[in-house]
Amino acid sequence: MSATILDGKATRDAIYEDLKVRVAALRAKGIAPGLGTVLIGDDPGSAMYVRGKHADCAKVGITSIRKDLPADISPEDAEAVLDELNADPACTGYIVQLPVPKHLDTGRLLERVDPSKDADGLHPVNLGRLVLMEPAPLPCTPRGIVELLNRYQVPIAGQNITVVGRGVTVGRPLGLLLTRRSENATVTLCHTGTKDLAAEVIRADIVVAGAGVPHLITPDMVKPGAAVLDVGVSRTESGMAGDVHPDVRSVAGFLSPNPGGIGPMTRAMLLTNVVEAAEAQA
Ligand SMILES: Nc1nc2c(c(=O)[nH]1)N[C@@H](CN(C=O)c1ccc(C(=O)N[C@@H](CCC(=O)O)C(=O)O)cc1)CN2
Repeated sequence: MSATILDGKATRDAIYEDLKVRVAALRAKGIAPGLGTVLIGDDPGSAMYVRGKHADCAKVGITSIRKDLPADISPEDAEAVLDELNADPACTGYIVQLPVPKHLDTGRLLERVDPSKDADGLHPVNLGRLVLMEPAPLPCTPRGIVELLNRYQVPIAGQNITVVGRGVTVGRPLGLLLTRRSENATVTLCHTGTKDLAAEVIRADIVVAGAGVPHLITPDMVKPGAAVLDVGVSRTESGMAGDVHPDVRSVAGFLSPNPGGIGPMTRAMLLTNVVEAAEAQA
């Protein structure tokens, strides 16, 4: 058996076709969606992700606003740039690219973003709304995971889902998203303190691996036919590696690869958040 591939690139392309039409309709009404990015420092990976976000904006007709700031910027100067974006009517949504340099306090920066312009859904107010199951922009990777499963008609409701990793951009909000009434899954959130990871993974109908540990999920850990989503990425001596061992493909029923799975969906959900926020103004 070989798993059906959950193709994030093809799904992203289909989403962009839909977004193009929605952006054109907004522009016809005089509303121009604009995505701002704040990139602090010169991490090549982060710079590549930001370039990708702006290339995607061009594809669907969203205006791009870039703020590239030096690695040694003071917290006050960085916050002043966020204030500028909060006040700029051309910027309908924006993100602070993570991680930020160590001398800056990530939580403090995210709190400075106007919650109504929070394209990443990472402001504490919007995360609080997710806890309360109220409407809010959703964090892009968790939203992309649910969207990809839905588009391939992988059932979520009533399923046992094991999420590996408790980070603020993926694991924690994903657990909240999947346990809303509309998704209705039973979630086990695993982390470095989990006693027996293999036991938690083998009983899962869906496994989401986002720990950043190369090839952490091996074929013997996966229930035959389960859906496995590889969200982790690590730099190794032999190149980039995901959290899922390549041989899992022969056991899983569905596999979202890395690259080509959740990464492109993350970008697509960011643009979807921007368009939805602009539509809410219309
Ligand atoms: N403010 C945020 N920072 C970060 C987030 C986030 O959602 N918001 N997530 C990651 C980085 N990220 C987006 O910012 C991201 C990572 C990977 C990809 C992607 O498409 N990866 C490709 C592989 C790389 C390529 O070929 O371009 C893939 O998986 O196929 C997109 C976005 C941390 N920071």
